[in-house]
Amino acid sequence: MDYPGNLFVVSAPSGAGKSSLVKALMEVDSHVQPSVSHTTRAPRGQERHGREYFFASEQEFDALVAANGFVEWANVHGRRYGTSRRAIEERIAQGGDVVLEIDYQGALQIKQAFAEAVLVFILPPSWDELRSRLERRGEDASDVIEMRLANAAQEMAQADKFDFVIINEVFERALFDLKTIVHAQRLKYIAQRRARADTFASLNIP
Ligand SMILES: Nc1nc2c(ncn2[C@@H]2O[C@H](COP(=O)(O)OP(=O)(O)O)[C@@H](O)[C@H]2O)c(=O)[nH]1
Ligand SMILES: Nc1ncnc2c1ncn2[C@@H]1O[C@H](COP(=O)(O)OP(=O)(O)O)[C@@H](O)[C@H]1O
Repeated sequence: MDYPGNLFVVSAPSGAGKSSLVKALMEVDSHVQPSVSHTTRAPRGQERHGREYFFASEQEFDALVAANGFVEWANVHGRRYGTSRRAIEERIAQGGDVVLEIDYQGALQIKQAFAEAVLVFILPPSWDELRSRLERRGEDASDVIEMRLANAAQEMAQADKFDFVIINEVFERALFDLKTIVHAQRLKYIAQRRARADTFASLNIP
């Protein structure tokens, strides 16, 4: 289906900086809204139910899967995460833009459901920097950090399936790249609509 709004998907290994980049994008671009996912993982210190995530029990998550409530869901780092179908379809049907911060498995499912979705993968500048960002963030226990680093290699191997790759070394530079991708997609969409309108006009349909 052809929606008037744009759908952007941002994926990255844990600690590469996707949440920081998406948050900064939304501060300067009020037309893009996030989708709040459901997860079975426990909340971190400052996280609030309904803001970063809807925190769900295994049973609540099962019920949403059974009700076809997710447009995609996946197991990530031993927990389940899913994107609500209704929330994103309503917004892009109304012409709004939505950004999803989800893992590569979810991103590839989204591309199947929404062929026009723009997939962006964020890479850290190095392994050492990825580790030190996870440690500096100070939100995860050391065994959780080790598991996330162990999963990072497999996740990064998926980057070539994405439309764009951004290396998040200097934050402002990476943010500029992300803003440019969003802007270019909007221009592309406008150009496509105009081309379609011109085609219809040239057919001289009364
Ligand atoms: N497939 C899928 N992945 C998600 C969703 N929400 C979050 N994730 C991914 O789950 C992973 C873990 O997220 P989180 O626990 O918040 O840790 P963080 O990436 O270190 O901030 C990340 O790769 C997220 O992008 C979702 O709705 N669907
Ligand atoms: N370009 C950058 N340079 C240095 N630190 C960064 C950069 N981008 C993000 N960070 C920091 O790295 C940590 C992980 O970033 P975060 O956005 O939480 O990553 P993710 O959402 O991908 O797990 C945070 O403490 C964040 O402030």
